Amino acid sequence: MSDPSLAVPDVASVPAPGSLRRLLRNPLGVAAIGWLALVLVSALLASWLSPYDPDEPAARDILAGPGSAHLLGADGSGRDILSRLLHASQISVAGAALTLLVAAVIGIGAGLLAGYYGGWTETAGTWVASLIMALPGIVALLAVRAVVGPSLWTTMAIFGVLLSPAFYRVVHAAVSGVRNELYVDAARVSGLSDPRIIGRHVLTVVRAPAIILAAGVGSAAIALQSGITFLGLGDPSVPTWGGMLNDAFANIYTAPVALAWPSLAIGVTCVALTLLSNALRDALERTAEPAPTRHDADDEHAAPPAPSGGEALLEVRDLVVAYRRPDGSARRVVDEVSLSVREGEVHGLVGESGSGKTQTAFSILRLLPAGARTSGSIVFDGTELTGLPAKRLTRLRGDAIAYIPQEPMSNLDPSFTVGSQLVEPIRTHRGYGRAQARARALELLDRVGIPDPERTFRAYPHEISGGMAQRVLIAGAVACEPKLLIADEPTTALDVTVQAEVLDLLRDLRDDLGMGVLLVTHDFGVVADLCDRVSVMRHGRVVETGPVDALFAAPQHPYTRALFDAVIATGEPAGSPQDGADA
Ligand SMILES: Nc1ncnc2c1ncn2[C@@H]1O[C@H](COP(=O)(O)OP(=O)(O)OP(=O)(O)O)[C@@H](O)[C@H]1O
Repeated sequence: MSDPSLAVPDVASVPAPGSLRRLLRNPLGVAAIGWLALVLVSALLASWLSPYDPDEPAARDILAGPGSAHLLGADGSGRDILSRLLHASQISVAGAALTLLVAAVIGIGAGLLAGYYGGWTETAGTWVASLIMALPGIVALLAVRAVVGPSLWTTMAIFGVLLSPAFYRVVHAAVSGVRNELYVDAARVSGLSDPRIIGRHVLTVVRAPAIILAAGVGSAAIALQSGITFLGLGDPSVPTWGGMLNDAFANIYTAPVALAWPSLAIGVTCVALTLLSNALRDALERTAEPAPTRHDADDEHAAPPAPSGGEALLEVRDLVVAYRRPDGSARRVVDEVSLSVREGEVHGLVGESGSGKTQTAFSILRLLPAGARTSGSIVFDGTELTGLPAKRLTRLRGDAIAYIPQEPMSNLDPSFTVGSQLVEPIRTHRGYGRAQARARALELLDRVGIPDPERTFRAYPHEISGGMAQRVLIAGAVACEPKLLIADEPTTALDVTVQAEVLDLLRDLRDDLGMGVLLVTHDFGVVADLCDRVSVMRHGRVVETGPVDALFAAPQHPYTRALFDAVIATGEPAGSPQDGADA
């Protein structure tokens, strides 16, 4: 296996070069950035920009109106409002940043873990989030203040904890929605580790909601901080926007203008944060392209599989897959299945819908859902796969075992171009440079019969047809020159002409690469066209197995005969050939 690799996406999501341009073309976005930049610069340069000491009172300037001496006027103690406003922005920015940081780290981290892994992490995460949300926030803050004193920083950090369930809920919901998506399964099959899948595929779906929420949390933090200091619960020795509002309220009838400055600072900053989040979302959601990835020798070079243990490439023995019923009893959906695939052989797994074909294939790939219980032996190329540590299996799946799924479109990540979904796995598994991997991806697209590889390379999944998407997945699957290809009804979603072309392609690739193929299908036409041997499944059991020619010439099992009769009668396999098929 000297050539580059693999099937399914491992692409980093960073804003494409066009994102910034799009953001800067949005007038509201630009206005929001302008204001927030002004607040930030004011905060950083407050000491240099302030014309007066913000805490220095001047008896002769008490409640002075805006003018040359004091640009925005002076407060009830004769302190310069502009200087206090500039210094107060330091506290507001730093306080909001602290709240945001605490809320995002806790909420996004916990949401990702709970959403991706489910199980007890999900139960614990959701329970804790509900508990925090049930706490009356302001009471909790006042209680903390009573214990730790009037520290604004502690208050903002606690506020971050209280707001973290907002991040948790959004992230958890988004991740739960995609954790069982086929493209995430496909990424698993391609050998990517969980952190990589979370980082490259799952994070993309939480990016936009997290950004929107971040701005909301930022606004809430500024509003809360202002509220606390307005009520006089902050540290009175530090100038804050809320504290200034409080001063101005005390003199609302004599100097009403003084109320305008802190109100504007608080209001405009909160609005700017919300506008910025919307503009960012619009800009980011449009495009995502692959980022340069780190060359990680441990991750990127799949370990060679164990030496061949004989003629059979894959030996499945007495495989059982069972699920627990609500009444506690177990239901076997795969029942003591044994089959083998030799090198260079296409082995068809045929049977009616629900007979256990996909469950058998998924057992080999170890992609069964959490509730599945399995037993039996699966030996691939001399290595027992059952009980193999996840890390070794991940490497094997990414290199020596490839998978072509049933629904091509659902297995391509809609956020990335076709090219990026081919290039990154090739780089990951073969350590190629960007240009070399790109060339290899184009060569593969050409090899699988894509008419204009350059155009398809740049296209997003929704811009290509189903047949082309299936070819792209085949290109990805064989990029690694796998020893075993598991194809789950690879032509079901395609029209008849394209089906024939894809079958031809699979045959050619099998001949070129000499790989063994386990082909899951319910279509005897496909079996006749492509397979060397076939196993017929029914109710989770293999009822008959043998060379295709012999089995077609003289089917032994009544169920196989009934299946043939159904095909001959209608040209298509009919419904269940149950009647009369029982042995
Ligand atoms: N998570 C699950 N929990 C319980 N039963 C399941 C689960 N997943 C699949 N099954 C059951 O396992 C049986 C076999 O399903 P499988 O998907 O392997 O069938 P199949 O032969 O591939 O069918 P098709 O051709 O329609 O894809 C079905 O009866 C299905 O209901």
